[in-house]
Amino acid sequence: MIRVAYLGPKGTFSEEAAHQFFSDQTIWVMYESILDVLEAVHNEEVDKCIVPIENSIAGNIHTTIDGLLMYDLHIEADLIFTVSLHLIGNQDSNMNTINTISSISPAINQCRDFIKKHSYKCEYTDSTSKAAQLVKDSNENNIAAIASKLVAFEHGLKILQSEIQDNSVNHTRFIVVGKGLVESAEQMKSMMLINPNNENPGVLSSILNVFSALGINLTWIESRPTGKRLGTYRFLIESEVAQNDQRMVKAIRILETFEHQVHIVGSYSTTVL
Ligand SMILES: O=C(O)C(=O)C[C@]1(C(=O)O)C=C[C@@H](O)C=C1
Repeated sequence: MIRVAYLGPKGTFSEEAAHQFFSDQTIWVMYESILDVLEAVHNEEVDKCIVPIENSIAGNIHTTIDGLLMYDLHIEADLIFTVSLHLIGNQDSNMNTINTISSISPAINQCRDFIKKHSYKCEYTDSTSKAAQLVKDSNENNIAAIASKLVAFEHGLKILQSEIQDNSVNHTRFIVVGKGLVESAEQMKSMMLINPNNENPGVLSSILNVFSALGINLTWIESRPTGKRLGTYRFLIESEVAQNDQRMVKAIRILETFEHQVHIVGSYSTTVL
């Protein structure tokens, strides 16, 4: 049986995604922060983990991206999960008693319009379910969590307002992460980490030109600071072409000829849950 880590406590969206993606024959291990989840794979406490990487409203989840790079881990799959966020309070609360909301930062960022409209004060937690637990433990009627319907039900909390995200269409992309690079025949995409060899004008455009010249469609790009000097970056680039595709092999060879460092962070295909 494989051991899979995800963000806890019980009732997170990560848990829902994990349970839908993996079979019942899995040993589940929960950790209290996204970074702890990734570290568990690095430390071999588990075989794989599942973590959110981007959301259609709030954008990229930098904790995940930085953890992925910090621990030199690899993406084995990605999955698209529909997220519905609700305002959840204690039984004696209502829309007039709430002045403070609590949740993990990506969930708060998905509900900016709603929060602004009500001038709520925000308190940050490490997960949506942790926020629901805090609301329950507080026993107060002025604080509500932004979390799932499932967690409201599990904690006996009340849904004060449903579907509070800024857009009714709301998707979070999760990645399945393991320690080593997995190669399989079904791979359709790949993620690369590129460290440019210089900071000359146009360096990113010259890297991107290699992909366009070879007809490789890119699906996602993120720049992260090198941490050494302001204004210096490394690029995470995802393409619609697998790592072992001849076009990709050629692209990497060309980039390395120009002394850019290319590291494959994963080769995988997408599942829509
Ligand atoms: O806190 C949770 O429930 C999570 O699984 C984390 C997370 C995230 O960080 O994006 C996952 C999906 C949703 O976008 C909101 C929260």
